[in-house]
Amino acid sequence: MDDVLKRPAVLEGDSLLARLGLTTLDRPTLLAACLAALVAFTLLNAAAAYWGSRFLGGVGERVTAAIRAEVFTHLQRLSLSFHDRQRLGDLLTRTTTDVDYVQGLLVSVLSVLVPNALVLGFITTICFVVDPAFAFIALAVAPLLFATVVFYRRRIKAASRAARSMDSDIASTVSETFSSVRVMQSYNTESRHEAGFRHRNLARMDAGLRVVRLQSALSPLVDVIIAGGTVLVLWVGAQRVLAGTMSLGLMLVFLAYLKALYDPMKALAKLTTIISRGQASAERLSEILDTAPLVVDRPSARPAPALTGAVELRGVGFGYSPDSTVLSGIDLYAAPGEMVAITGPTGAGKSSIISLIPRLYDVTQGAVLLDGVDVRDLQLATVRSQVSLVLQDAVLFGGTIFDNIAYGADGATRQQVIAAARAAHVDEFVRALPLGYDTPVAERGVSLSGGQRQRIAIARALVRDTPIVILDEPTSGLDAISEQYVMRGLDRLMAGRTVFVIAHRLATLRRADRIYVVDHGRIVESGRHADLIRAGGLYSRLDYLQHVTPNEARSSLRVLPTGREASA
Ligand SMILES: Nc1ncnc2c1ncn2[C@@H]1O[C@H](COP(=O)(O)OP(=O)(O)OP(=O)(O)O)[C@@H](O)[C@H]1O
Repeated sequence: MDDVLKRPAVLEGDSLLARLGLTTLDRPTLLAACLAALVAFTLLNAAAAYWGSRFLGGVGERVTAAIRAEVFTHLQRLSLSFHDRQRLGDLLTRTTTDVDYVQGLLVSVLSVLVPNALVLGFITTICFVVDPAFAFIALAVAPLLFATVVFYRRRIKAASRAARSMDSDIASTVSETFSSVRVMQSYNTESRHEAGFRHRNLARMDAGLRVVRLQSALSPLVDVIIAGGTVLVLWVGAQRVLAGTMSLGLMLVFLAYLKALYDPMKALAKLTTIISRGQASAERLSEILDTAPLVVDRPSARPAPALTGAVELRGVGFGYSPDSTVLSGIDLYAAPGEMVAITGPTGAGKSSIISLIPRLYDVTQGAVLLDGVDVRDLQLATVRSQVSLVLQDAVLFGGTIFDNIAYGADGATRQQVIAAARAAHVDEFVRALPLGYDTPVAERGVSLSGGQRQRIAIARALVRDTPIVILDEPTSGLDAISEQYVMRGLDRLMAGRTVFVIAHRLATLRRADRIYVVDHGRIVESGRHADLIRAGGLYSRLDYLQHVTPNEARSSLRVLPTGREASA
């Protein structure tokens, strides 16, 4: 300004141009050089901005994909005891939107915070070099700005966390409602679900509004504080120009620097919302990543050999939480190839017992032994690959019928899958479908009947060809004809394997090599059907319930030692 525009030119000895050795240039050349430099810097800046944004955006996407994969993988590894306490919607929001917010945080840290912090440092240095006193005045607002940002950051983070947890609540409500849409519609309870949803939705809106209020207050507040700084600089600058202690050019340049100084400050202060929200989400993700799986391989665990199928529970105690006892003193044995039935009143602990065999949970006392070796001394994956589970309600996944049968057996050939399907009586109904085994199954298998789903589940277990098979009331929800088919499939599945079956049906119990009767988390009787009937204990009373009318059954419930409804 001073060197080009001021008349007469004042090319002072210590001016920037003098230091650069440019004092010999005439004014038009100097002007042209300055403008050329301006254009060159703008182009350089544009190129840097383009590559910077491409690079940082790419880094953001890659890091986010890595975080999402890490969270998903970790969630899969977490033990059932963790998942028992979780709501699906919460896990959904954490793996999707929370990861997105962390991406927002990362990208803004890289693309806004880092460059602006650098610019800020650079301009501050220049200001101090040009005029230290003036620089101090310009930075006078910085502490106030800092205090404001700190004040709001804490509040926005807390509010964002609350909003995120309500997002989880909403997602859980949606997933629970629509996974039970049949029950809801048939019980005509839509309005109840709607009211619950509306309540949560409003709570989420309130939490969101709180974030908006804080965010809305912060931005203008930052502008006002910064305007205060500008006023201060103008005031002092004008006084100094009038007093002749500062050139007008220097003051104008200082005002330009001031903009360059305040713009990054503004950008950083306004980043508070994105950073606070991202931090809240990052904390939610680290809660998952910091949770260690409870059921893990011991360092000394060795791969399980091919098991013969001898299973023993020796003095087993178990609870789902440290302060609960669900099973105690369980002693149970199955020789290779034996069929062992577990029966007893509802809530007695039958499902808990069988879940200990593939080590879905760890015992709290005693041990589960496979072929005489503590299951905790064997590598988890090698144990689970030798145990197949067929549950009461078959779970199917999105994919074709073929995929669903081959689900647990990596590398199963088409012939193996079809052979298993034949044995499990899946082939009969699959052949009638236009696409056969390539028929897509809707999510959770809703397009198939209960019996068909169960037969697919049996075929899935057959393909795995494991020495140990666990059946949790596999025919309980089926009609007589479906049950016949499923039973025939089960016969194939059980042949030559060690089978644990939770059963209440006489037909199954009669066939068992041994029946364990569980009550209140203890084994109260064991033996063959005929022996147990003869013994006249709980089993005989449970069995009796299967032959009486509902009224008689109801009155007999009162004489059950458990005092609870018998699952029969
Ligand atoms: N995941 C879990 N977390 C906490 N407690 C559980 C869990 N699963 C079962 N329980 C509790 O453990 C006890 C035994 O349950 P379990 O499911 O083993 O009984 P069950 O005999 O299989 O019952 P049912 O015949 O009704 O299926 C019950 O009191 C039950 O409330």
